[in-house]
Amino acid sequence: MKRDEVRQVDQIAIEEFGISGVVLMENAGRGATDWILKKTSPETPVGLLCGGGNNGGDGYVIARHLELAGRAVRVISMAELDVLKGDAAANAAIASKSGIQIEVARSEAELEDLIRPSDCLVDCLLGTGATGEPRGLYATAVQLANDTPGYRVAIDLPTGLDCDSGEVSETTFRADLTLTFVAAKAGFSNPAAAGVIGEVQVVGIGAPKCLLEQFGVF
Ligand SMILES: NC(=O)C1=CN([C@@H]2O[C@H](COP(=O)(O)OP(=O)(O)OC[C@H]3O[C@@H](n4cnc5c(N)ncnc54)[C@H](OP(=O)(O)O)[C@@H]3O)[C@@H](O)[C@H]2O)[C@@H](O)CC1
Ligand SMILES: [K+]
Repeated sequence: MKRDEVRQVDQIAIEEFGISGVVLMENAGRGATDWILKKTSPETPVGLLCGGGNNGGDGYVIARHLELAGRAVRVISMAELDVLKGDAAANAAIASKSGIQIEVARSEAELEDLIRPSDCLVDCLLGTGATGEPRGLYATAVQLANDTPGYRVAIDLPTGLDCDSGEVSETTFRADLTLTFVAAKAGFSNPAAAGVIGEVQVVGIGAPKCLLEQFGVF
């Protein structure tokens, strides 16, 4: 599925069917959590790298559900929480009020301290809203994450991978597992993507069957 199509599914589900974005994000994050729990041992602490958009918003949902399942979690955010918008802001606020550990990385040195000691890292940096190669701290976060020996999970798609073409930029998160929403992204079938997507599992977000059929998903 192409970037514009999957974004249309979200938009139509929200605007025409009246499913609120925060519900779709909850379904996305909860479904992704189930896979993370399935694929990692119960003792594994999880670090969530959260960007400033809705891909980051998924991370705050995942952090909450992992904590409920008994996991040690911490969020490493690329953005101050007060600049987040919409559904991402709502879920970051819930996580913050819940006492989930959230650390904002403001420099490369801070990122290095925060990312190094991680057994499992989840890439919620950039999703279908990414434009071009990861920039600034996002690029540093990807590089540091790729240098850690832990298990790496990408949410929706690995940061740095072009959703439509499957072109891999120089700085691309190398996932062991990609949990992608609604349907596999078009770019995943490019052989170049094989080295960064790892195992792919599709996670539903609760968009209605008749809507998915319009996009050839069902
Ligand atoms: N309800 C829904 O819609 C649902 C959405 N869902 C989730 O939302 C995701 C899409 O979210 P999204 O549209 O907010 O975009 P997203 O990928 O988070 O990035 C935007 C941010 O990144 C930044 N930025 C961009 N490029 C950059 C770069 N190269 N390097 C660095 N920064 C860059 C840009 O900042 P700017 O540059 O504009 O200041 C902006 O802050 C989707 O993949 C899925 O995971 C699910 O929960 C299901 C329900
Ligand atoms: K991602």
